[in-house]
Amino acid sequence: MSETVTAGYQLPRRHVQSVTVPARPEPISLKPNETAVVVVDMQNAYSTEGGYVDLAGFDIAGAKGTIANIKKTLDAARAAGVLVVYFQNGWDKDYVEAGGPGSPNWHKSNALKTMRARPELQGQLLAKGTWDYAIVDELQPQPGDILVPKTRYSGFFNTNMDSVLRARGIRNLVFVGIATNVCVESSLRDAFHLEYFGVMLEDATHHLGPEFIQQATVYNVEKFFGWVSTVSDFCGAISQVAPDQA
Ligand SMILES: NC(=O)N/C=C\C(=O)O
Repeated sequence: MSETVTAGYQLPRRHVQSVTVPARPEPISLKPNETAVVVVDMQNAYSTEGGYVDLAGFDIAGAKGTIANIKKTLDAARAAGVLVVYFQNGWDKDYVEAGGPGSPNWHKSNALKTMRARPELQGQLLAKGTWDYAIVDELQPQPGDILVPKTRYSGFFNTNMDSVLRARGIRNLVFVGIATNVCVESSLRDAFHLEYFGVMLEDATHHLGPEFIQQATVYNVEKFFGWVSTVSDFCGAISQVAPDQA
């Protein structure tokens, strides 16, 4: 029989009840006021036809379902008073932040490679101010949410993410978004190394590449870096928060 893990330490704040989220490898107990949902890169680039990953040849057929599941997650989280943080991936319009040939990013970024192969797309992919960079219409940030721009796969690298979370006493991060195997996994791994408790909602994430790569990340998270749960289990648990605690 598995035991429940109680995440976080007691901050000197008003008492807030914990909720227990069914998860693998064991249920995890979270205090809503010490928890944030992290929405990873839900931009047109990663989930809309005509966006960067579609143009680069990845299958994004599953992204519509992912958007719907993230919406459910965010509605439940906001109703329970859980902080919502968005990552937004990309660079300035001249791609200075992307790095030049001296940066591995210049060589590995499929957005940059796609634009080099198709110069007519130059300036359109993942550049700030473009449609591609924008958060999808269905998941527009709401008042009180926090938006953290980032220029590399991990949302903790060269961003204010850690400070934003520590200032609010956040200890637990519930990850949703695209792509499971790239920016979600990179950020969740960094969260682990920074002593956050990371939970990934597997049906609110979508991978780039073959199906086995989704399962590889699920395995990694469950076995090494955190906990894996589902949208209905998370929403069911978080909706137990008493109205006066939200
Ligand atoms: N958001 C992501 O997981 N991004 C993956 C690849 C890229 O940004 O090129």
